[in-house]
Order: sequence, then structure tokens, then C-alpha cells
Amino acid sequence: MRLVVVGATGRTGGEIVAEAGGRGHDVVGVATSSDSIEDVRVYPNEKLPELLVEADAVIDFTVPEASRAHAEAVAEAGVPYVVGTTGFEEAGLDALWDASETIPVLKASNFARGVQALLEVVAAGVEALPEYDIELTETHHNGKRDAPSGTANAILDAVDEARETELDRTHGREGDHPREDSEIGVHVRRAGNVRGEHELLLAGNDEVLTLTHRAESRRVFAAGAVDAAEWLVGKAPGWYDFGDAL
Ligand SMILES: NC(=O)C1=CN([C@@H]2O[C@H](COP(=O)(O)OP(=O)(O)OC[C@H]3O[C@@H](n4cnc5c(N)ncnc54)[C@H](O)[C@@H]3O)[C@@H](O)[C@H]2O)C=CC1
Ligand SMILES: O=C(O)C1=N[C@H](C(=O)O)C[C@H](O)C1
Repeated sequence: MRLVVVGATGRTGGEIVAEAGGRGHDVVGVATSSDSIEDVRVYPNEKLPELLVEADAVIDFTVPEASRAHAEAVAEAGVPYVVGTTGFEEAGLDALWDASETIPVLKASNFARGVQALLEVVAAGVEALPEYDIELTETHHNGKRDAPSGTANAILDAVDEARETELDRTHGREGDHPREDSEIGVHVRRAGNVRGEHELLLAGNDEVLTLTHRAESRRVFAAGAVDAAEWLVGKAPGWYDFGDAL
């Protein structure tokens, strides 16, 4: 199928281009810097409407302001839309929700299948240990813009759902700060070229349960995103997540 990869020159977009090309898909790229990538033409943003005419699906790993801007054009073109971009918390997802009224939109903060499994394990652990203290730590490369990660927010939401309450998300601690029972500590590390690590710690009753996912390569995200795009083609308009495609 013809895939348009928006963010094609990025750390993850480049892996998606390689993964999709390796599966035999016809790939074109869109990015702010219109370089070619190993025989794949990359076009500037303003070319997106033209490229959508022949597209079977769009995969977008850019920045929130870009994904929000692209959503309308993709919806108008009637093309299924896979969104991996994170950091929408401030800007909001309204443009994507609006698009999902006319096209299938599949958004996931993490396209690694192991993270989907982690989210299920988190729910089971939290339900089994309702009175334990919970702390979350995420670690990413030193170029990551948003904090905490989209995956961290998804894990926090899974904890709240399992606890059937909203814990107070305490982002770091300093000074005189004893832990309240209602807190969940959220800790963010940015260093080197770490692809993405998430650790949930549950402690109480003289024991500690640690649940950890570590991406060893961005190829894991690329494989999941292309799987999602292949699954999304032909689906009815609506809002989907990666779990629907597994
Ligand atoms: N859902 C998932 O599985 C994953 C999500 N991500 C998310 O994907 C996003 C991109 O991450 P990276 O690949 O590290 O980013 P990057 O900074 O390496 O690449 C960003 C890409 O977006 C393009 N871009 C930047 N600003 C733009 C604009 N205003 N308009 C159009 N294109 C623009 C750049 O040209 C580049 O191609 C982030 O939000 C990150 O959190 C990253 C990995 C996995
Ligand atoms: O920016 C990244 O690299 C990643 N971002 C996603 C997130 O914000 O959760 C997914 C993955 O952890 C890599």
C-alpha cells in the first residue's frame, strides 16, 4: 500500500520508512527538512495534501502542533491516520477527535507490543496490591521534548483505573516532603540515547514489585506503527488504540 510517513526524517520516522519499505510498501515522506532517505523522497509539509490523494494510510510521528495541523487535511482526504506523536496534554486532542468522525484514527503513545502487555500487567499488579505505594520512573534520550512521556501518562492512567481513583501525581520531590498515601511519584530522566524505559515500582509489606519495559531499538515502535497502519485500512471512521489492532 501507499504510505505517507509524516516525520520521516526523525529518529522514529526514519525507522518507520525502513520498516514499511522492507515490507514492500510504497513509501513517501513528509518532514520539515525535505531530504531523501535511501531512495525515499521526502517532501515539505505543504505538499501533504497532494500526497494524500494517492495515499492508503498516513503515519505521523512529529510534534503535537504538526499532528493537530495535519489531522484536518488527512480527514478531508479520507485517509486512515496512525498517530504516534506524544505531548498533546497541553494542546489537546480535539483536532484528532474531530478527524475520527470521518476517518479511522489510531493513536498510541507506544507502539511496542510489550508496552501493551505491560499495561495489562500493571492493572493486575495494582489490583492485587491495593495498599502498596506506587512510584513511576521513565528514562529517554536527551533529545526528548515532552515530559513525562506519553507512555508514562498511559501507565498512570492504567494505575488510576485499577485503583478506581485518581492518585495525586507528584512530579519529583525536594525539601521537606514526606510521602502522602494519595501520591504516586513520577520521575523523569533524560540521558544519552536511551530508546525508552518505563519502570513501575509497588512497595509495601516488606516487599517490592518492579514492572519494567525497555525498548532496545526504535524498530520496535516502527514495526508496531506499520502493523497498526496495515490493520487500520478499511476500518470504519472512529477512534482506535493499538490494543484494538493486536
Ligand atoms: N508512539 C510511539 O510508539 C512512539 C512515539 N514517539 C513520539 O514521536 C514523536 C517524534 O519523536 P522523534 O522521532 O524522536 O522526533 P524527532 O525530533 O527525531 O523527529 C521529528 C520529526 O517531525 C518533523 N517535524 C518537526 N516539527 C515539525 C512540524 N512543525 N511540522 C512537520 N513536521 C515536523 C521533523 O522534520 C522530524 O522528521 C515524539 O512525540 C515522540 O514522543 C517516539 C517513539 C515511539
Ligand atoms: O520520544 C521517544 O523516544 C518516545 N516517546 C514515546 C513516549 O513519549 O512515550 C514512546 C517511547 O517511549 C519513545
